[in-house]
Amino acid sequence: MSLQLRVYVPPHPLIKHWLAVARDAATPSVLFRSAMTELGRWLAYEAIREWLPTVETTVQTPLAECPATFINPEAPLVVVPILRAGLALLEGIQTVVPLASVYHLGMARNEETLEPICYLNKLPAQFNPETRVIISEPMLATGGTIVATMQELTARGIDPSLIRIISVVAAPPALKRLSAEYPSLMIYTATIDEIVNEQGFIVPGLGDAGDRTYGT
Ligand SMILES: O=P(O)(O)OC[C@H]1O[C@H](OP(=O)(O)OP(=O)(O)O)[C@H](O)[C@@H]1O
Ligand SMILES: O=c1cc[nH]c(=O)[nH]1
Ligand SMILES: [Mg+2]
Repeated sequence: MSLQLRVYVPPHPLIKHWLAVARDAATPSVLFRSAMTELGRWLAYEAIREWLPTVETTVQTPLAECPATFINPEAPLVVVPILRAGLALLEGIQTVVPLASVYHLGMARNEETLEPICYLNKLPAQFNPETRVIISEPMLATGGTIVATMQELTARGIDPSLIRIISVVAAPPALKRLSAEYPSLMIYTATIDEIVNEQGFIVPGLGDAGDRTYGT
């Protein structure tokens, strides 16, 4: 059976609401950050459904013993935020997976060539191959940044089928590249927008997510 990239756009009113706030050019940075935090929270909530390993046990209630399911604290789980914009989703993601380790990756696109340059890499030399990874990357535009990130992770022993990407706006060029190179991936995004313009911006998109987060 051949693998097919799976892209989920959860039909949730909170995700639609916070996407609308983030898209609005009149939204100031302070509210934009809140919108991104909320999007991180609700998209992470959707992304871990039937994915986080659990353990079955029992607990004693005040009245009786009963079956109980806990998140397995032994199962390795990490979040990789792509700086800068990925940091904006991180706080919300961490409310859902508070025990996950966080490994930062700093990537910036060259404004002319749109090629990403990695200026910070806090990844360990090697991961446990069973590690589940949530990548926090709000904008999937040309796909250069996310493909470079996937190369860094797989070179360190991560299985692509154990990665879930949390995005806000995903565009066809990035989805096509991921589909060709990493078809076992799963992406959770607030929307898919059709156009990437000549400057590498998604249209209608939400502008430069890093600049809007930090007011630069
Ligand atoms: O799919 P791509 O074409 O690679 O574009 C996506 C990347 O572009 C932006 O980063 P940017 O270079 O603006 O850095 P920033 O997050 O620091 O603003 C965005 O935050 C993504 O990381
Ligand atoms: O529209 C876009 C494309 C890439 N990065 C952004 O921040 N915005
Ligand atoms: Mg930017």
